[in-house]
Amino acid sequence: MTQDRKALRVQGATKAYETGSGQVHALQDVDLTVEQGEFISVVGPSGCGKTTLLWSIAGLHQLSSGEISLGPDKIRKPHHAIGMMFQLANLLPWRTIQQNIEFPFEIRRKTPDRKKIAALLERVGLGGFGAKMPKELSGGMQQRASIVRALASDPEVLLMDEPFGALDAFTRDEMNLLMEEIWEETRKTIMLITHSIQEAVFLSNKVYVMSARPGRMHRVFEVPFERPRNLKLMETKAFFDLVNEIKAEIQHQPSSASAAVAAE
Ligand SMILES: Nc1ncnc2c1ncn2[C@@H]1O[C@H](COP(=O)(O)OP(=O)(O)OP(=O)(O)O)[C@@H](O)[C@H]1O
Repeated sequence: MTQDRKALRVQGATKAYETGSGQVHALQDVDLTVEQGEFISVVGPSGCGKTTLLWSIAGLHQLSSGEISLGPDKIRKPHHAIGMMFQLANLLPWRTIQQNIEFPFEIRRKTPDRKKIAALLERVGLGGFGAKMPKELSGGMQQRASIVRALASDPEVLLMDEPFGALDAFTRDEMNLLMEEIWEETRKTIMLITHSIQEAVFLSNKVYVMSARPGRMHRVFEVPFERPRNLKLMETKAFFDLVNEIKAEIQHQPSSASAAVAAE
C-alpha cells in the first residue's frame, strides 16, 4: 500500500448527547480504520450509535471527544471528499431530477460536471429522466437519483445511512446489485449502516458489529466471498451461515435499555 492512500480513521470517538433528562452516552471510545477503496458495513442493535457515528464522520455531529480524519484532514465539519446517502432520497420536490443532482454544486458555487452526471444517470438506468420531477419516479428510482447526486462530485468516501431500508425486498436486491457493480467500477471507500445483515454481507469486505449503547466496536467479520458478486451468492450455504453467525453475535448483545442502565 502506498503512502498517499487516504484511510478514513476514527480514533477514540465518544459522544454524549445532553438531553432534558440527563446525558445519553451514544458512543464510547470507538476506533475504526477504513482503508481507501474498502467497502465496510456497520451493524448492531437498535440505538447502539450507528447513525451517530456516521453523522460524525460526515461532519454533521461534533464528538464529545476523539478524532476523525480522512488522510491528513481532520473532519470537524462536512468535507468535500465525503458524500452521503440517506434512507429517504431527500430530493427537493419542486426541482427536477437534474436540478436536484446539481443542487450540491450550487451550494458550493461549483460548475456541475454535466457530462459526468449524464453518464451516471445512464449508468443507474435513469438516462432521459433528468427533466422529470421526483414524484414521477418510484422509490427505487429516487434512490438511484440520490446515488447519482452523491457520486456526481466524485467523493473519495461515500457514507450510506440505511439507504435501501424503505424499499421493497425485490427493489432492495436490485439496488444491492447496482451498488456492488458501482463499487467494482469506482472502488470508492464506502461505509454502510444497515439493519439488513444480508445486505451488509453481500456488499462488504468487512462487517463491524457494534455493542449496545454506549456503542463500541465489538467484533469485525471478514467477508470471504469473491467479487464480482451476484444475487445467487445469497442462496448459498456459506452466505447463510455467515449471516446467521453475525445475527447471533448481535442477539447476544444486551438490549439498549439494559446496557444504558448499566453504563449510566
Ligand atoms: N439528537 C439526539 N439527542 C439525544 N439523544 C440522541 C440524539 N440522537 C440520538 N440519540 C440517542 O443516542 C443513541 C444512539 O442513537 P443512534 O441513532 O446513533 O443509534 P442507531 O444505532 O443508529 O439506532 P437505530 O439502529 O435504531 O437507527 C440512542 O439511544 C438515541 O436515542
